[in-house]
Amino acid sequence: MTVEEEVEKPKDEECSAIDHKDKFNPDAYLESFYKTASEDTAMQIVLFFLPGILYRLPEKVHSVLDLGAGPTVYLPISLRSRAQNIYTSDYAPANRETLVNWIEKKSTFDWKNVCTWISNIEASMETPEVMQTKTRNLMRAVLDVNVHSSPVIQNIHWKSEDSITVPEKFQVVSTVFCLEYSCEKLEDYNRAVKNACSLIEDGGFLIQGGVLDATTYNFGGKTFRCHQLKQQHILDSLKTNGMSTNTEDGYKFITHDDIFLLVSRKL
Ligand SMILES: C[S@@+](CC[C@H](N)C(=O)[O-])C[C@H]1O[C@@H](n2cnc3c(N)ncnc32)[C@H](O)[C@@H]1O
Repeated sequence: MTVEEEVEKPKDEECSAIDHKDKFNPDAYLESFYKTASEDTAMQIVLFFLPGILYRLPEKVHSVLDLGAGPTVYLPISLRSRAQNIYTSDYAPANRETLVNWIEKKSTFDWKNVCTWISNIEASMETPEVMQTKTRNLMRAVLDVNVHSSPVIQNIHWKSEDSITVPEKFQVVSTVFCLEYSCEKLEDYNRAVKNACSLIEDGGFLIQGGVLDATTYNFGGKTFRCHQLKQQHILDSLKTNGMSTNTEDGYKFITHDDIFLLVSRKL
């Protein structure tokens, strides 16, 4: 072993779920998980299974909210051919700023690799440039949200035009790696699901993705604690909130390597 190898790596800073607000570094997150879609397994699984979940939505969806999008735009991009109006959101001011920068074409992160991965899975011929332009044209607002508050929407951070009004409910709410990461206890997870479901119109849809059984995740020198999610927690919380959990009612659950994606309908 060389002297360099003996030097211990500095320990990650331990952060609680609530620290997402001020300690989340959007650049470090994107570099760690989205630089190339093939680098991160969780991301690869989500992008691979996403089209199989999204095709269960109506061909045209009038409004979509990506809840807790972080600094990411892969969900709006994946929904560009169905959605007519897209709203995105996050709890951390730095993430909301990163989302606005992408909408305004000032992004420092290049989404090309992720777009190429999405278009390969969709078997579409659109270039990353066209995919992003189409999506940008559908973006209506970036919202300040907290899934532990009621109402969830705290503020409008950015909107495409002054005349835009933000709906109280959406036909589709998507939320990936957010609800179980926003808290550390089951009761708090249940509250987050309740609040997320309150944003869905009757007959509308929840697209939920996440990770089972994790207690932390880390990037950029920080480890964030999270709720250790079990499949039963997901089912119980959907049922409690009047969401479908049967195939006949439009429920589909896909899981691989503890990563899951689901679509559920508000009954
Ligand atoms: C692991 S990131 C997921 C980002 C993105 N959805 C993705 O798929 O990569 C977790 C996100 O949850 C957000 N979050 C944490 N607490 C939240 C809360 N109370 N309300 C809404 N979002 C929250 C964080 O700011 C962060 O952007």
